[in-house]
Amino acid sequence: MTARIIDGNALSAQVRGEIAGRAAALTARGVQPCLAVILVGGDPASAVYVRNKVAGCEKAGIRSLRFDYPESATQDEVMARLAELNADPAVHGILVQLPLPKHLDETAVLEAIDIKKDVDGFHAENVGRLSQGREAFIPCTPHGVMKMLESTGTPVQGAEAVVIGRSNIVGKPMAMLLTNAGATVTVCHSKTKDLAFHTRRADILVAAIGKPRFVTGDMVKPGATVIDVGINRLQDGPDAGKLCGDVDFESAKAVAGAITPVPGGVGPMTITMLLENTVISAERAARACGK
Ligand SMILES: Nc1nc2c(c(=O)[nH]1)N[C@@H](CN(C=O)c1ccc(C(=O)N[C@@H](CCC(=O)O)C(=O)O)cc1)CN2
Repeated sequence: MTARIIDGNALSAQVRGEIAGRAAALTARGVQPCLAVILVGGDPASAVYVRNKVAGCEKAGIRSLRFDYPESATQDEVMARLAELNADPAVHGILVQLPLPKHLDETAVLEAIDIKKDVDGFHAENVGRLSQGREAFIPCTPHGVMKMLESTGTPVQGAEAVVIGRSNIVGKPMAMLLTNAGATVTVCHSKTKDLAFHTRRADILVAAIGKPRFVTGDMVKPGATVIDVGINRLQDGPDAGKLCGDVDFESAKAVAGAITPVPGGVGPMTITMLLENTVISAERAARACGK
């Protein structure tokens, strides 16, 4: 068997077309969706992601505001900017690119974002609402994964789903979304004993551990849908400098029913769902002011 490749770029292009239509309709009613992006420090990968977010906004007809701070930025400076953006009715979405420099209090920064503008869905109140299955901003990467599962027709209800990784950004919200959708979910992590025992039972396997090519074909159930959230740059060997995921694509592809590549899989969907969350926030704001 060789797996169907789930093309994140193609799905993104389709969904971004729909988002652009909704943004245009809002703009015609006098409410142009607007996303504010805060980047602190000089992490090269973060700079690429922020650039792609801003470019994605522009293409979709979403206004963007970008605030770059040096590595030495203080907590007070970032908090003051967030207060200003929270109070600005023309701003519908606010995000702080992660990771932040170590001297900043990430939790305090994320909690300072108005939950109505928290398009990353990282505020504790949005996390709590998601865990209760209530309306909430859904973190972009796991939301993108759910869209990818839907696009492939992968049945989620009643499926055995295994999530490897328990981060606040991906693993935990991913497990909540799959649970809310009716899957039986197992969350595995660095302390899990006999990881392969769990992964081999998974109809849906989501890898988000940050270890290059960690999940190999012998750990995959035949016919499973494998979603690779990892983005690792290989340091040495013949592929040095190349990007790869947490899944060993070649061996897993031979066993899985469907699989996401890296690059071109989940990554593009992360930015797409951010654009969608921004438009959702603007739609809510427009409704609230009768437009
Ligand atoms: N505030 C946030 N910070 C971070 C998030 C997030 O959702 N919100 N997620 C990640 C980084 N991230 C978005 O910010 C992100 C990662 C990867 C991609 C992507 O499109 N990857 C491409 C490859 C890009 C490359 O060449 O390096 C792919 O997989 O095809 C988009 C967004 C951590 N921080």
